[in-house]
Amino acid sequence: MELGSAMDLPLPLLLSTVAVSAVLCYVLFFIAGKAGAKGRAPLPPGPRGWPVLGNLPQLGGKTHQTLHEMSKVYGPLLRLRFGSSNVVVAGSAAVAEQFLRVHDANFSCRPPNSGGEHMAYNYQDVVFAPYGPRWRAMRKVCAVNLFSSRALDDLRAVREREAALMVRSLATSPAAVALGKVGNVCTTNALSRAAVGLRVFADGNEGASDFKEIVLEVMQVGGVLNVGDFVPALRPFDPQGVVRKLKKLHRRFDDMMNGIIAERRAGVKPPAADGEGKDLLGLLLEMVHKEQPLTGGDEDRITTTDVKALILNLFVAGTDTTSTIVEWSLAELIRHPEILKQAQEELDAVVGRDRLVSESDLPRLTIFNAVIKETFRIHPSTPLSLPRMASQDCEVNGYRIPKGTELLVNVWGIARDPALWPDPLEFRPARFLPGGSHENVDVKGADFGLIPFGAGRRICAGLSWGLRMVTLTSATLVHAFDWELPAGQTPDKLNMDEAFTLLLQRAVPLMARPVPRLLPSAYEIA
Ligand code: HEM
Repeated sequence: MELGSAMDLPLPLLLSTVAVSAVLCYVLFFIAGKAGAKGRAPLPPGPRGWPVLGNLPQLGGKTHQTLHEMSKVYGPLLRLRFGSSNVVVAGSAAVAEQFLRVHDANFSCRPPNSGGEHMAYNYQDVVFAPYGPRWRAMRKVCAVNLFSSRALDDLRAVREREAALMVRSLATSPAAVALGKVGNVCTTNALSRAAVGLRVFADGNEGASDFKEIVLEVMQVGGVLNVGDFVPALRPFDPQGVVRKLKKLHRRFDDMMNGIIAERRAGVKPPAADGEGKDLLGLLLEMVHKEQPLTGGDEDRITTTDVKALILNLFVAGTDTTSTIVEWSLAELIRHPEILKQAQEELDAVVGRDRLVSESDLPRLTIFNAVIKETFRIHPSTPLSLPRMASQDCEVNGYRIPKGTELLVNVWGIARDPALWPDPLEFRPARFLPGGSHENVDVKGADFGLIPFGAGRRICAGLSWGLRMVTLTSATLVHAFDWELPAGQTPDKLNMDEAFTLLLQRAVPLMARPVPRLLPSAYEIA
């Protein structure tokens, strides 16, 4: 989770303090490289890096774009060096498939980093856990209680209610609203309601707002590429203060969770308990209480720390990833009024104008589902997915990939490959419609040209929730309202620049005024 944006480094200072190790490392790398090359497959090609820091200073603020440009020069399997770490970048669907299907088992661990160590309970969560029985068991706990079809259906009322509350709050808005924020309130509240029985953004819920602040800060710190993770000599100095911030954040999160758990154990009901079934935290604490084994062995029971690590994952991995797509989809539709009109006509035909969209409508929204796929293609929330690591030496496409090499998959670049996507920069949902060029292509990890949720064993654990939430929230906004841009802005000139931290967000938040378009009774929510 440490992949990110601009390196905020006092380079001259760093370079002078490590000058001696620089020379040493360079010589050692050179000798090792020469010795290793004899009789073995070559390493993949890539640009020459700096001594010690390797290619880190070349990444720039929008790493996904830089890597895409580098892939055009060096090919779809690109090698870089981040400090002392070997890194390979998959820049085409075919190469991504090699790593995430053919060699997936070998690339099913994540590289160690300070986020996993200091924030995620020393890799005890799902995102960072080493590939193995514990990771599998933790994923199963999430799947059974939150992401299976049955669990998803059980929690359908929670998501629909948040979408309805969003509509109600917008229906009387006289001014333009920040659509990213609106989508974020809806998606975060739905997830937090399901996970811990709290609506993070509810009025008078001071305790819960801590959650949101922590998630935001984790995203910010996670978006800083921590040089200490790649240059061991600098680790003790924590030159960017990343470890210090992570430790502080971790303490805040842990204290907050301890408080919530203590209340639960004392029999206090969660604030949002409303007869819609137990939240995930309640179910997990029951498992801890019953001393339920995690991996089958008696000695390995699910602990309170596992529970906290899991909840942390859901918030960090599942909130902003979802709402950024909602914001991008609305921006694309506002920019393309003719597609917006088709989508609204379809919504009117399927849903009518006297009620809001429900999840049972979603499978019948052919055009709208195509809009969402096209948004995931052009604006994937995690443009470089999450990093993986080679557990063993292997060979891919005739190149040697040494054990410990970090893998980045340029999901953003792959979905812009003109060989795969005609007019790749055009927002054209029709390519996914029946009879279109990509009619049968999906986002669920089988089509390597479009993998916004990743693929293989470590594919996004919350895919089913994320996809439903994105589609429901965006469809509800498009069905319930027309959207007017603030004075002076026109759809064709809408700023679509990207900002990259850990996620691919809009550089300029989307502002638009909601104009109700349904019968008045549709906005009256019980
Ligand atoms: C639009 C929404 C989302 C997108 C685009 C997204 C994307 C991703 C990606 C690219 C990965 C890495 C996959 C890989 O390594 O191949 C990932 C992992 C993960 N995601 Fe998501 N995600 C989304 C929503 C969610 C939600 C809603 C949750 C949970 C509530 C979630 C939980 C996770 C977890 C736990 C992992 C780690 C899986 C593992 O390492 O085994 N995500 N996600």
